Amino acid sequence: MLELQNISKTFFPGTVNERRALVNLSLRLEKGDFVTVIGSNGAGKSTVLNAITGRLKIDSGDILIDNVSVRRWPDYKRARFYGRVFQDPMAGTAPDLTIEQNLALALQRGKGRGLALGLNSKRRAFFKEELEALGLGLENRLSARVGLLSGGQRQALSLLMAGFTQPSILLLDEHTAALDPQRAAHVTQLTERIVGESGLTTLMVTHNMEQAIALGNRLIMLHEGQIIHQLEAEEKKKATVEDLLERFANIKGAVLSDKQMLG
Ligand SMILES: Nc1ncnc2c1ncn2[C@@H]1O[C@H](COP(=O)(O)OP(=O)(O)OP(=O)(O)O)[C@@H](O)[C@H]1O
Repeated sequence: MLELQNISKTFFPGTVNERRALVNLSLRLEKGDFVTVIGSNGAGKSTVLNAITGRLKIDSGDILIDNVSVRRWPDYKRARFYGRVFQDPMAGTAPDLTIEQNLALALQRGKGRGLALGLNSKRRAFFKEELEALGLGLENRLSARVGLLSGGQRQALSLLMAGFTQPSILLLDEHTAALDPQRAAHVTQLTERIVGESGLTTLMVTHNMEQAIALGNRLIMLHEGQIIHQLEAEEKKKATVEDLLERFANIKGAVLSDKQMLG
């Protein structure tokens, strides 16, 4: 469960560069909710994710994970509650470590143990099984350096790692945006499967409206740091890319990227 209670964040307050990135934003995700987040450039999407992880301190409001307020917790203390997959395939994995070392690290995450403790035959068998399910042949490359993998393979691995520890909340930060259409489609499918199988509570930022409609059970649209439109289960099922584009067209000052315009 994740709850954002009236969170606000202003950059450079009181200066000519003042920018209100989040304005009294409230959102509650029940266990198993999968919420897709869309919004124009500068709407506050990344700021929301950074506020949840503690990378950014909010000015006011509160953030609860599993009913515990984490607002005053430093980012390292929050790390065991969430998994995050970034847009940049290079960001979520360690390129100089092997596939199995990366997986072992993910498994140890938040437990304060060393890498050496992470590998034994039982674990290797588990890793192989998990990798096999990705359908990319990575189960035969356990000792390959992750830096040698393609962007799509790394994103699939990041996703697997993020879901490994059954985090209270999974944060997906435009995680398919840097991939070519075919790989993006594969990682989108994997997302659906991994989230679905584990029933992970998920918040996914995307610029792709088709993906925002296809995945998840709820959708929110952000603009100028506020939620300006929400679609719940049944409404979301009926929504179309055209509906969303029309909403954007009616927002004064909303700037959509080419990717968003193309769906
Ligand atoms: N570290 C920062 N310092 C100053 N201003 C910032 C900072 N981070 C974000 N902002 C501003 O806060 C607002 C929200 O930014 P944010 O990155 O959350 O938007 P976004 O919805 O993720 O946009 P995009 O789709 O372009 O990535 C923007 O006006 C942005 O310029």
